[in-house]
Amino acid sequence: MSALIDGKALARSVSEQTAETVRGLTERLGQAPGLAVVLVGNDPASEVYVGRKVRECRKVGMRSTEHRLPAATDEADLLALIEDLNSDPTVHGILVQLPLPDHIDAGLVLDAITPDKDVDGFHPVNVGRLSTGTGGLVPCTPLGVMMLLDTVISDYRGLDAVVIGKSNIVGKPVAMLLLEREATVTVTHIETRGLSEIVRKADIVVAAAGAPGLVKGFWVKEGAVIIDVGITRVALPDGTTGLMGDVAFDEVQHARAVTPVPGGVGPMTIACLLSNTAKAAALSLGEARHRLSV
Ligand SMILES: Nc1nc2c(c(=O)[nH]1)N[C@@H](CN(C=O)c1ccc(C(=O)N[C@@H](CCC(=O)O)C(=O)O)cc1)CN2
Repeated sequence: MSALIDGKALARSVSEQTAETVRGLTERLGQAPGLAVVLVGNDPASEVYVGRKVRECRKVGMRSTEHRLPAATDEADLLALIEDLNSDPTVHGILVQLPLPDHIDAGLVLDAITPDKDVDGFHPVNVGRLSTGTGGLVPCTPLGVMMLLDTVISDYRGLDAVVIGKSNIVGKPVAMLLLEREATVTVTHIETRGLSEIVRKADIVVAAAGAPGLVKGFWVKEGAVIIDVGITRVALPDGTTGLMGDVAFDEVQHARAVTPVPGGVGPMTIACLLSNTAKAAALSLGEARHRLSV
């Protein structure tokens, strides 16, 4: 019987630590750390996530400002808002909720955020820092994945890890973080030939393909640790809908430990956003960047 890695409980404990850090930062800054959250359009899931981010910010004693823009917003207007937020000393972190509407070039917008305020860790400067192991702000979901893994693994050296999914937001940064811990990492994706055999050799499986139920029980080695990043809403046989991960959860009881969906990686994404905002506030005080590494 595999152990359940409880993302909700870990997220609560990370947020408690952040609240403590925020108390110290508030004294040193003369104001509470501030996060600006930008939402363009009215994607229902994004609205829920943004609402939760703002609420959680307040719970740990941080300020947050919401910038809700209509779906038809011009790219130039969005870029102008980012410029204003970049130069606002009361804003320590900037987050643009993804996905953006199709007419806006997301890359251009993310590149416009000052790297030290980029609490999502998506700016190329932060991507470069992550891949060179030189500190900086690390994307929230990958950071959460590593914290979940750290609850069951203390030494990654000699372990084989497979990452399924090659996105800039999850797959690639998770691979970098695992490499940093000296795991041997194979990055795969939905088109990888012989995917099941590759997964079967792994001690650590991070499934981030967005393909519900992709990873079957027979793909998983006895004693492997599985982190399921996929969160897809699917139709259920009774006519309702539910959330499903990339892993066929009921088939992996022979794993050593596994994260549930929901209640695994999702809550960690928001907890790590709060922790990144506190780190960005520390950067604004001149704290050394290398001290931010995971
Ligand atoms: N700018 C960003 N945009 C997006 C990110 C991101 O990290 N930065 N990630 C995702 C969405 N996301 C946060 O923004 C997110 C997704 C899921 C969860 C979560 O807690 N999920 C719950 C289930 C939620 C439900 O009941 O519907 C869980 O897994 O338990 C939090 C945040 C895309 N956009």
